[in-house]
Amino acid sequence: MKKVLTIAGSDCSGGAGIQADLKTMSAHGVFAMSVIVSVVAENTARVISIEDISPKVIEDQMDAVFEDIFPDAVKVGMLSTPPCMQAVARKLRQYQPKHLVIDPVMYAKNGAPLMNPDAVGALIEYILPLATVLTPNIPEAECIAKMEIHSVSDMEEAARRIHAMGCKNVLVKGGHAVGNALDVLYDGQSFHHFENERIDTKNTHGTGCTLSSAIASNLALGHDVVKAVGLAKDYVTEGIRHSLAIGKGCGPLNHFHAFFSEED
Ligand SMILES: Nc1ncnc2c1ncn2[C@@H]1O[C@H](COP(=O)(O)OP(=O)(O)O)[C@@H](O)[C@H]1O
Ligand SMILES: Cc1ncc(COP(=O)(O)OP(=O)(O)O)c(N)n1
Repeated sequence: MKKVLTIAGSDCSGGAGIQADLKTMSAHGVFAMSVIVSVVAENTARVISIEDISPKVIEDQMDAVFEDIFPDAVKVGMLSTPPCMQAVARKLRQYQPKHLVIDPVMYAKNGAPLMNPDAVGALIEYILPLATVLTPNIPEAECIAKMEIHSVSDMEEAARRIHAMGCKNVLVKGGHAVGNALDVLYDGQSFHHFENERIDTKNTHGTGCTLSSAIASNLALGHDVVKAVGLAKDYVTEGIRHSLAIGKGCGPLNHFHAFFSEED
């Protein structure tokens, strides 16, 4: 059995963060493990508070996982401050997992900040160069690449600039654009476009977490990056198609639509 680790924040309402990651990984048939970096009191409509786990306990959790069940792939999500980033980066450099998918989470869908705005420099310095695949959405890509994105060629230019900062592959996600849901992958040599229909729903809580966890799972299962992203994109599209209109805000994706729907 393949093993996949998520290092991220906890979303107590179950739609994003660690909880979305564990559901996604389980749905892919891999053994899912988690290192919690922050506890976020959030739901489908708002973020109430954030409390970071201490760097020591973040590192202890990583030691506990890596010394016992070495993961085949790792996904990194929300890292709110430079001390969290440095702790995670230190241990990733020590253990050198084969595949590392990094989602540079900055804001929740409702606009609440999940990363300290002053931490962008630390993200670029410590975290970004470790990535096998970095998965910014459009606002995150704009912030990291320091440019505005208004078109697919802007997404490509941002991917090029971010790639030059040291990650092996950059996937600029187009969920925040209009028209079809188009994501752009750049591997340093060529661009790959992944385009699926845009599903008309507000229930997209956890799309980014789900996509990055699905990519990590697919890499652990032995797929190459292009195949891993393509399969993950289709997984997210189906999760959105069957998403759950629960909660007062943006409802979550449905990872188990083969087994249950919101009527059950
Ligand atoms: N309404 C939608 N219909 C289909 N795909 C979507 C929709 N919204 C987002 N996606 C896809 O979900 C994935 C996550 O994208 P995005 O929403 O940009 O990330 P984030 O959740 O980090 O903001 C991407 O593959 C994107 O194309
Ligand atoms: C704890 C936690 N981590 C990440 C997110 C952001 O999730 P994401 O899938 O990028 O998008 P939204 O669901 O916020 O649109 C989060 N909300 N909480």
